[in-house]
Amino acid sequence: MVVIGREAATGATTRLGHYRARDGSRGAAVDLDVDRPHVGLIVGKRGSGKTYTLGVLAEGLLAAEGVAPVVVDPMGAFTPLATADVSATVIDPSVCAGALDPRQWCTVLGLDPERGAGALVWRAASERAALDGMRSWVADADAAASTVRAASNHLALAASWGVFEPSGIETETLCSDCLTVLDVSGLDSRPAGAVLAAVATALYDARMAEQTNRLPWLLVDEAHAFTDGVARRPLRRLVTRGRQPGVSCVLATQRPSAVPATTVSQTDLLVAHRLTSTADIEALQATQPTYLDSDFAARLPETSGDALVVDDGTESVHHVTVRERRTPHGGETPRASDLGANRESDCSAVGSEK
Ligand SMILES: Nc1ncnc2c1ncn2[C@@H]1O[C@H](COP(=O)(O)OP(=O)(O)OP(=O)(O)O)[C@@H](O)[C@H]1O
Repeated sequence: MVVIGREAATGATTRLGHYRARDGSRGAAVDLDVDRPHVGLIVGKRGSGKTYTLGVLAEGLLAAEGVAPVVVDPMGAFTPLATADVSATVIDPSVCAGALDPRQWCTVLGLDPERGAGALVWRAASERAALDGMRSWVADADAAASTVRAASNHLALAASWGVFEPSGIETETLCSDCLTVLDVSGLDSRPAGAVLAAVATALYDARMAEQTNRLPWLLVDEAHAFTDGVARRPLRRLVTRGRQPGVSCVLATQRPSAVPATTVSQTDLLVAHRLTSTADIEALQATQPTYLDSDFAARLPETSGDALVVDDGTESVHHVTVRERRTPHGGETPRASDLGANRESDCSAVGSEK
């Protein structure tokens, strides 16, 4: 058995899969280190197995001691875990308005903090920790009526997203030994980004303030959706500085070229499924030139579930077939033929009425 992600011989691991020989046959077992903090990036084109692999990792973290796994799930792919026989909680996330700083409030509302409504929202976020409080503060503010109206409208929009609650999700919940799935599938990109920003900040702060002994792992599916919004800075902080306080971050994306170069270069575990876009392959090669030479594209796998795993810790590259999930995978793409089966039974029911 080989353990990817560390040189040391001891510590918790989880099964990732098996080596894949050139003829496709199965080789020795491949495990991943889950004892130390990591920055991981799972890439691949649509349907190549990214979400599935993220699920395999989540299952492994569920079984590991001393970790607090949290998944941000924009596609609802992890919601079947709510009814699976595992210790997972799927929640509709809420965050406290004060979890975003004044700059993040302007970013999430698309406002310029330097002037007009943006400056007013900035001050409201500095003065009040709850959204209702911010709205009253703006309503009473000594500013031009048009500026107050514009700021009020933006805050009303934020209230309509339904994610800001006075208490918000507790750090204790996020840092429990259970897998916490934040189902943001029903949210637009801005409120989903606000949830991710708040959670990434809470996990980092919890470790910095020694509020938890567990090492959090934040797994983010469809991460390209979050790289230029309000979650950009908290994610960058986790990726660049999270390892020191013990916070791991694993991003899955079909568009590695949309992920900031700093994120790719900070990655110590790269799991590359099938990729065909030249821009995406070049983006990876540009940031990890040591391992991803000109043969990189040729070495990428062809089949869903197969991956090229690059381990920066041991400076090695591995051809792996990711193991099968033990819990249900909710990322299946629907097919018209699935509906066909239902239609046949509908039609026969109609036929029998004649
Ligand atoms: N390791 C694996 N073992 C068995 N089947 C797999 C594996 N990986 C992927 N699959 C199959 O491939 C399908 C697509 O995988 P997945 O949903 O993870 O793709 P994806 O890359 O996340 O796609 P998208 O970008 O559309 O979200 C899965 O529904 C599953 O049937």
